[in-house]
Amino acid sequence: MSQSVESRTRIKSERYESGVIPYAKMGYWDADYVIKETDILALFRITPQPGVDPIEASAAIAGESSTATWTVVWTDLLTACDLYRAKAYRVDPVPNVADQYFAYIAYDIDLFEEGSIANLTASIIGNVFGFKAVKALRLEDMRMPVAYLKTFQGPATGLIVERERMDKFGRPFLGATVKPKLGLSGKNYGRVVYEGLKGGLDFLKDDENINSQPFMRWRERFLYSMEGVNKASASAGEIKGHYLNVTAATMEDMYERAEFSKDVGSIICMIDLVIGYTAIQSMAIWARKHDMILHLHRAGNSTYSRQKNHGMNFRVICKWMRMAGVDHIHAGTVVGKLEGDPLMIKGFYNTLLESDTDINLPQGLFFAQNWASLRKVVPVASGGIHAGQMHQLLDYLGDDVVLQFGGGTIGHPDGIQAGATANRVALESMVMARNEGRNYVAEGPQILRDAAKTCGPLQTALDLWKDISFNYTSTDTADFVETPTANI
Ligand SMILES: O=C(COP(=O)(O)O)[C@H](O)[C@H](O)COP(=O)(O)O
Ligand SMILES: [Mg+2]
Repeated sequence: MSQSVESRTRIKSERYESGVIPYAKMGYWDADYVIKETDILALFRITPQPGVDPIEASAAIAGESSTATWTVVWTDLLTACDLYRAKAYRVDPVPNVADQYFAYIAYDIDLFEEGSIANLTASIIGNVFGFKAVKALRLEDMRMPVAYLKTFQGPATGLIVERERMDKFGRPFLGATVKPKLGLSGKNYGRVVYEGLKGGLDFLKDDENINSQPFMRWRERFLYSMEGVNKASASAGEIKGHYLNVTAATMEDMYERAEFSKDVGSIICMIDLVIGYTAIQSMAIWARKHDMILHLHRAGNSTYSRQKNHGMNFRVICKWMRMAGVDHIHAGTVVGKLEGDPLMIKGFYNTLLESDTDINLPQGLFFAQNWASLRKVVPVASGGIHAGQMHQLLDYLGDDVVLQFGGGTIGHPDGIQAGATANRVALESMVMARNEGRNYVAEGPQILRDAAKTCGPLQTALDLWKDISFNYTSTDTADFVETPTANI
């Protein structure tokens, strides 16, 4: 006997009333939520539409980035939905800005597939950034639990092993990007590589947009670059390298190029961020398997990381890239031509290099993070830097960095070798002054002038670039001047 629709019974509670009910009421807001050690945490900067309650906006973000849709679905009852719902548990107004809020959201670890950045990002930055209820949204930071980190390989080589392989310690690595970025033939390209390395650099590198264009196919570049590397290494008695960019249209092409780079004796190859998270993870696994160092150029990142109210902070990319397994990543210079506030950059560097970081709000680190023994990624400082800034670079960025001067090497009036020598001498004299206990930041310009007395190329570099700097207001700056001592 069939029942009439009216007399059927079903589980009834306020939550399962059909229709549209607020996300906060659906269980995506829980002010009393107790964070589990295994939870993945995210901090979003939310700019709600006028009239939208910030708590509801935060709950909506939690909902849409985990299990919810816009209406109640009874099929929730077939799942462990109380566990799987992400919980917004805290909302704070952003200091000194009207209508922006920091929303903290916790996600159960079982919402994510092990070892997959693609799966993590499909939730965390999947649909939510297009939500009509928020005017703008920015992912500021994440806390990855140790249990989850253990499912990622991490850097293929890591800073410590890279230093051992290179046999270079106690100073930043020195590099340069071949310029012009596009147009050189293989033969001339190889000459630039040779000259730079011969002049004293550790690395030359391909630029982000050199792949396999009509004027120089990738094999020609690889062969001539390695000729330059081998000749310069043999004459210097030092290990040197050139980052061969294996970025290509397909994974098959990238593997082919990477294999060839290894076959011709390169110790390092390179990819661009634009190849995507899955391709990056594949290349990192390849690099570990073949004992190659893997350099990542963050090409494209500023399309989503630069504006303060929308997109995602670069520190989140740093976290994902450490998990994905690259060995190098461009992370800012402070003093150069591209975006970079000193405190923000310190936060990026610490994220890449430390085993454990505490909350540090002036550096934009909203969560304490234990890195579960994932190796250290070497930050790369590149973009509009020159020898005259060496004291500032050493002060802001420390030893564990690759300093890369493209224009600041190749643009030297006496030639590429002279440009490289100027940088090597500037660096070594600054490191020596620091190690002798001198106030090298204050005395920096004098230290460089003194070194230039016995190094013509450095004198020329100082005369040419003088105190060129790029003083523009940063778009991405900290909201806090200090970390409150109260529990956060
Ligand atoms: O080609 C260069 C630098 O050339 P140059 O040294 O001549 O300025 C790099 O692509 C940028 O540094 C990338 O920027 P970022 O490192 O910020 O991602
Ligand atoms: Mg470039």
